[in-house]
Amino acid sequence: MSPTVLDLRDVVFRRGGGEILHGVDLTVRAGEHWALLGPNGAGKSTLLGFCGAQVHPTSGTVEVLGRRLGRVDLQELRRDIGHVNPRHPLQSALTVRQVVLTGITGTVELTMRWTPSAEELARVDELIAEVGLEAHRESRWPTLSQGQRGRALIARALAAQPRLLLLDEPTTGLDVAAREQLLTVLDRLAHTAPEVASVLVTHHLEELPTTTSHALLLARGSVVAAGPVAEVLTTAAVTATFDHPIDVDHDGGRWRARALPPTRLHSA
Ligand SMILES: Nc1ncnc2c1ncn2[C@@H]1O[C@H](COP(=O)(O)OP(=O)(O)OP(=O)(O)O)[C@@H](O)[C@H]1O
Repeated sequence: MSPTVLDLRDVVFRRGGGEILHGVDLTVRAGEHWALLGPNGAGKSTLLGFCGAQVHPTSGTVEVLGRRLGRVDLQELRRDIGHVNPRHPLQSALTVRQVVLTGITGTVELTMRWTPSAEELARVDELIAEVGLEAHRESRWPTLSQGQRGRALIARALAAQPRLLLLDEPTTGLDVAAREQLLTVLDRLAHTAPEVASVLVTHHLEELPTTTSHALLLARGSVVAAGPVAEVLTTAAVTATFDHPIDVDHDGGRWRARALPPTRLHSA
């Protein structure tokens, strides 16, 4: 069996007088590609924060890459985790190549007095080609489209050769063509970096890469279903998660959700 990359047991998280997660279990192994799905406010981003060693649980245990939160230096752990955040807070007009290089230093801006090795530069250029941005290697961040930025951020997240890749709604704000290009990049990754595990947060089943192997449905801080994607993404489970009748289809590796008027669900 593949090594465990993430292991959350009975994770409870309280903030601001309320309980946000009510005892969540999640085990992710190398090479698995998980989707976290659920309505607004379900707790997806909070859960992703544990996967990324950003926060400690109120109770329960979180092991990331074999190391238990609370017993290790979080900063050190984060170096092995690639994080794709479409709201990347970059302030300066770096080139695509420079942005991808910041993945190696784990910073948002360029690091002073740091020169990449020839090997690092070659790896960065290879990643840029992998995400289809070869022609834009010297293009500056403000001139890039949202879709190009998304792909650059995937290359950046991979630059430090992580074992775990976290993607927080990576297709937000993309038009249909840019979304499809980004999903193709993620699908290819499953083949070019087969040992890397990933966890992707989304509200939309249509935004799942075909290589998604597992899914966790979260509603109001509790797990509705978790496991192999075809067992989890059923009409009944998705309907319960979103508290609305939703018909789920799977065709050619892609998922589709269609909201139904309440009376039509039973005849669908
Ligand atoms: N630090 C905090 N203090 C108080 N409440 C918080 C905190 N962080 C999150 N919450 C609340 O916890 C709930 C879950 O938030 P979270 O952002 O994890 O949900 P989500 O599923 O990612 O939502 P969305 O799909 O809207 O992004 C929300 O009701 C949110 O307001």
